Amino acid sequence: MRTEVTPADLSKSVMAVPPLARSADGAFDIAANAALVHHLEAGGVSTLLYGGNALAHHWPISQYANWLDQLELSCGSNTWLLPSVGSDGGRLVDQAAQLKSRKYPVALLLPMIAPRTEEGTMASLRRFHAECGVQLIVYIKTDDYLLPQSLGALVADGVVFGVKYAVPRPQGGRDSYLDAIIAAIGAERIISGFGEPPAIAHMRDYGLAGFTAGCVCLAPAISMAALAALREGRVDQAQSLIQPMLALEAARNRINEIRVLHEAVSLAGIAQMGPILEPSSGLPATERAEVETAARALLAAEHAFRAQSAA
Ligand SMILES: N[C@@H](CC=O)C(=O)O
Repeated sequence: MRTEVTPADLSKSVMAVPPLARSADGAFDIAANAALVHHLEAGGVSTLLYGGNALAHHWPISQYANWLDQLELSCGSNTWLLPSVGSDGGRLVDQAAQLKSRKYPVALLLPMIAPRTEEGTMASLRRFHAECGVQLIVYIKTDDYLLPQSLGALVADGVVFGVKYAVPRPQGGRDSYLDAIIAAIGAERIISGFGEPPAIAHMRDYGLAGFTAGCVCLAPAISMAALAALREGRVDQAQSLIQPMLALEAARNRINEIRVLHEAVSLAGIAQMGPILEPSSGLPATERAEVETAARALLAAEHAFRAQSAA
């Protein structure tokens, strides 16, 4: 696992957001998590974020550090592994104590929804960083979540590393909140935060550094090629590359993006993810059939893409 990173690393790989595999009894499944990590690394992905798709909000604090340590053992030495922290202030305090003796350079701050103030949030993030030395990527999913000038101050002080930006907007208009954050911290510290399709406009129109995604877990080589195309301004090629993802993305958008991804990785045969963490729950059989078709088609497209790239 990499222990030193710079903002330039945000654009070097898609930031994959994998589900977490557990065995039938709920224990961390070492082999299945490793199989998914190896599938991602074989497709060229070198940044892994255990966040929303792993339901990191619900990881027991008693298991938190142990599960991260096991994931670290599955990763190659060149892989940047990011844990998530929060989303409430109490978890931040407990996780700082657990991360203090470990070597993660950066963690994702899950969106805070519990009662808070701007001033109190800044104090809490500063305290977290002072306690464990880990920088934060702030996950912004709602408008005006933190003031751009607050983010600017936290970046200047080394507390915040960057932003994962995922505020949904109608197509066509300009996003003034995103523009203000770019003015405060620079586009090179911001990644698009909700999958491959929205990343196209975020990278083309705002110059964001890269993106996080879930479908990359099935099709890492395709997703990495889309990132490379976007970085080089080949937007039409990126659009065309992600076509095989759209059926699975549609199922994710219609049913639930986290639950569908969790089952899709199993149903495609990449690795058995086992029971999803409560209080989430698995898909009914009726929905599983649609997800299986889309997942298998996407994995087949990934294999065809890798074969074609190697030829
Ligand atoms: N939610 C997005 C990106 C992850 O953060 C996805 O799963 O595609």
